Amino acid sequence: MNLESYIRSTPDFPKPGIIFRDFTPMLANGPAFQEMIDRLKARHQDTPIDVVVGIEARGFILAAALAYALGAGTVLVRKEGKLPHATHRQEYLLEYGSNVLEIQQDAFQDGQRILIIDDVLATGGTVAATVEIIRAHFDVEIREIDFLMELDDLKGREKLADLPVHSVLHY
Ligand SMILES: O=P(O)(O)OC[C@H]1O[C@H](OP(=O)(O)OP(=O)(O)O)[C@H](O)[C@@H]1O
Ligand SMILES: Nc1ncnc2[nH]cnc12
Repeated sequence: MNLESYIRSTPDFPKPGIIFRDFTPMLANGPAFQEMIDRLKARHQDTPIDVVVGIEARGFILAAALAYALGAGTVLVRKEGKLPHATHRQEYLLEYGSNVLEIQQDAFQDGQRILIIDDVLATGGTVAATVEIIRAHFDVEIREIDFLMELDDLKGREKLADLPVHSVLHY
């Protein structure tokens, strides 16, 4: 299946100069969504994953589906002010702005093997902040970071130099 045909590219959204890579057509198509999750699942068949970490908001969709497929748990990394109970916070820069991420202080148990997932790797600011907040506060093993789409020209993976990174599609 050509998964790329289910990505819609919209120029000048949400700001002039940005080509927005939108995976909602893939989500709306059952076989395409299933194929995407199955391809990601296949990467982790032989390497046990305890928790899949999803980054708000689009990453949640992928994290929940993949975690279910792997029999793993899901942890949410959210934008500021959305998570109840005690949290850790981390500021970061976006391709089109800046923001704050939070994670709950009891999100993981020591030694858990985790996978981080998001829909798009652009500048890498969001995922680098996610790695930073996790490494600063938790004793877990980051097994891999997966993306549906990677915007190669922005070189976001250079911010993740010491970690295994995999993207299903490249632009
Ligand atoms: O690599 P970066 O330059 O950091 O950009 C990638 C991030 O940007 C988008 O999220 P956005 O903040 O737009 O939030 P959303 O998922 O809530 O729409 C995307 O889903 C990634 O999380
Ligand atoms: N070009 C882009 N398309 C979709 N999501 C993004 N997040 C950051 N850059 C993006």
